[in-house]
Amino acid sequence: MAAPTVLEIALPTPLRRRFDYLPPEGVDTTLLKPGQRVRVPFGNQRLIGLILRVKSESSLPLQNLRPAEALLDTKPLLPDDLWRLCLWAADYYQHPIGDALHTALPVLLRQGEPDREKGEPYWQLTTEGKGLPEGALKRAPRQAELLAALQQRGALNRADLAALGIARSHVKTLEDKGLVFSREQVLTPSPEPNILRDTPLTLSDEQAAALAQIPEDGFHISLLDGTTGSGKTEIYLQAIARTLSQGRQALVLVPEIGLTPQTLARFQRRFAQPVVALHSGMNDRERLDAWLQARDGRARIVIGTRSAIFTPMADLGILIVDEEHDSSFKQQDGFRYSARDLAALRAHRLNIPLILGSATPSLESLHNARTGRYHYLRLTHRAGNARAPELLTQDIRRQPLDEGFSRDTLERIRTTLDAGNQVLVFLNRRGYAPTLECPDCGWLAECRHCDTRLTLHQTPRHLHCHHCDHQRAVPRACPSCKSTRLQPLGQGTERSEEALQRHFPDTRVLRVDRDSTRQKNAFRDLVEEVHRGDPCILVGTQMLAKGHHFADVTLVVILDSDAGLFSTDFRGPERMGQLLLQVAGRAGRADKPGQVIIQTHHAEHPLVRTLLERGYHAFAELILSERRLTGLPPFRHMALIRAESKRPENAVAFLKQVRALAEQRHPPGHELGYLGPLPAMLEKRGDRFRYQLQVNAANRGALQKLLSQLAPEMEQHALAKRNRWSIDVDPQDMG
Ligand SMILES: Nc1ncnc2c1ncn2[C@@H]1O[C@H](COP(=O)(O)OP(=O)(O)OP(=O)(O)O)[C@@H](O)[C@H]1O
Ligand SMILES: [Zn+2]
Repeated sequence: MAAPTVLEIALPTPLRRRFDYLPPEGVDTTLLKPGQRVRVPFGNQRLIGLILRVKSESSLPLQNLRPAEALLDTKPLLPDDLWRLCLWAADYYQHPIGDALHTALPVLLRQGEPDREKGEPYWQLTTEGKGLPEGALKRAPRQAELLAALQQRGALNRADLAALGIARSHVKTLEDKGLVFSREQVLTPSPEPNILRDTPLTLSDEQAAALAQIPEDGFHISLLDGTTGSGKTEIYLQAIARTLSQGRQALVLVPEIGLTPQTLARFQRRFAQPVVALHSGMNDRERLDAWLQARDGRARIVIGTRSAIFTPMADLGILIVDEEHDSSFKQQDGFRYSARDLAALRAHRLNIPLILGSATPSLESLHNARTGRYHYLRLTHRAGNARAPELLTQDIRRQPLDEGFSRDTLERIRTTLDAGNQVLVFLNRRGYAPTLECPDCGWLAECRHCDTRLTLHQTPRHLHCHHCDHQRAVPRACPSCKSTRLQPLGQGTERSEEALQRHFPDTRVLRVDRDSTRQKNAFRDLVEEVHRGDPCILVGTQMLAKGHHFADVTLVVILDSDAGLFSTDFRGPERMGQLLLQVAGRAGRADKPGQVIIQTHHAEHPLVRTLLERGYHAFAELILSERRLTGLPPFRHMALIRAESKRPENAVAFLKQVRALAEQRHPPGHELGYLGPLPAMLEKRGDRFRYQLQVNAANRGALQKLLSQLAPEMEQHALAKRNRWSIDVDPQDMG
């Protein structure tokens, strides 16, 4: 008797398990391959899973296995390199394989849609329609017109109908009469012979030297460390042009809010070849179509945010990660992968170059450059005629502030506007004020469900928790002492907007934050208005910090630069420095010189002084030497095991047991160290108490080995059921 065929399947469940099924009935078992999707019964649901292995035995008795219901693909969905990258990543990030693979796939494929592009409908005549005598439908002139057009041209698509001025309702009538039918067809444009649409800029000596060091093929990672506005993007464009002319594709990753229509347009202007975007603003169908175009090789350049690292590419020849320091490249929940780090692995496996670009590289990448793992390329000057902006520190400890603005700051804003230029005011707090205060008894509006204050919003007026989304009405009187003098405490973007509008009533004040840009196209419209160049004041959060090239902004004001300096997250100061310089980098990017005012309460702080007086590299050195002394990344490797529960003792007890299990496996010492359980930075969030156990290791190997042993033990642990828990490898956010 022939050996049975058993399918080992990854299913989207939170369980760290693979599931055995029998092949679907009537399917030729020689057609079954890893990477194909199957639909299977699971309890009383139906799930879509991926075949991991086709094998001849199971640890369960065969009669207990259920057959899969259907095989959905004739070929594996992903190319082999990407399939293996996904498996590796699930392993490395200690995430259940089924859920990891699901995260990596476009939504429609997870739901079982065929991996085919949706075509455009084309209308044609049925046999009956063709058989109609001339002059038929005379009493319905529009229908007659449509009939004539179809008889003449054979088929019409939406654009043709629009050009003929024929409404869809007329088409529908003929369809209902059985005279016309539609069929979907994918248009494959013939390949474009030209690579370039627009001539490249002439590179500066520095740019040319950097580009020359990036090889055209072979594995190679460069850290392109170029000051803001130094023309990093121009180097990406020229490196991509070389790759395209070898007939290969390019994949560019950008931060979540960096994928603006301007960025996309810049690539489309330069290249005659198809450029597609992949980002969260697209609907599921658009995303799947772009994914398929990349896989089948028709898209030549793909630009996407984090999850685009999982885009299948027919023949990838170069990978680029722009603003590589940006924390949005690390997924913070579920499958906690780092797209930047996976890019390095993907480049290595495909034997292609990777460019990591930033004006403020992450300390990890700087460290890798210094130890020779990455090639270090520097751009120290701004491109074209632009010069580096002048930085002015303002010590605001003893100055009277008007709604957060010093008098000098307001004066400089006025002079800038009078000269016909634009101003950007940065404040990383949305809402009207960080909270509401009672001046009589000291009461503060706190969230009932979190260890945090409620933010006061004015449009519409309410109190809002930015951590759990809890919302409530603004009380008229203090709930504690009944005083009616409740007042906002501190500054948010809405309040700064109001203050600026009061000081500059004749100037457009544009607020840019998550609230003001919630509506589709709102952000695009705001950015377009700025590009028109009329004097205006932009006030907003970090949405303004990244990647924008506003030629007429000559003054940048950083209202409160100190957040992050005293954060309990060890990355706080690093992030503060990066954000500060990225925002500052928006000033004076074109022909007009720029100025940056940095209002600070801590002008004497060594980190602030180093950053402002000696620049990012000295600042990074200082932080790196602290990290070395305290044994933090990049000198040691880290994982966070988090647990949260409605009862704090559950989380603590679970993590204590996990630590005991870990110490049994590997006693604490130089190779592996343990810290905790400790309360998370925000100990209570959404009514859950959050704790964490930190594991740090001298090398990744030891950490991986330990975590692979611990994860299944944790899942089986009796206390696991009373907690939500997760493992975060190389955590970026310690909260
Ligand atoms: N060689 C060059 N000659 C003239 N202009 C250039 C050159 N390279 C770049 N530029 C121009 O300089 C401006 C800034 O360049 P670019 O956006 O590439 O910089 P960047 O380093 O990517 O900036 P950031 O990190 O701040 O986003 C752009 O307007 C670009 O067209
Ligand atoms: Zn809350």
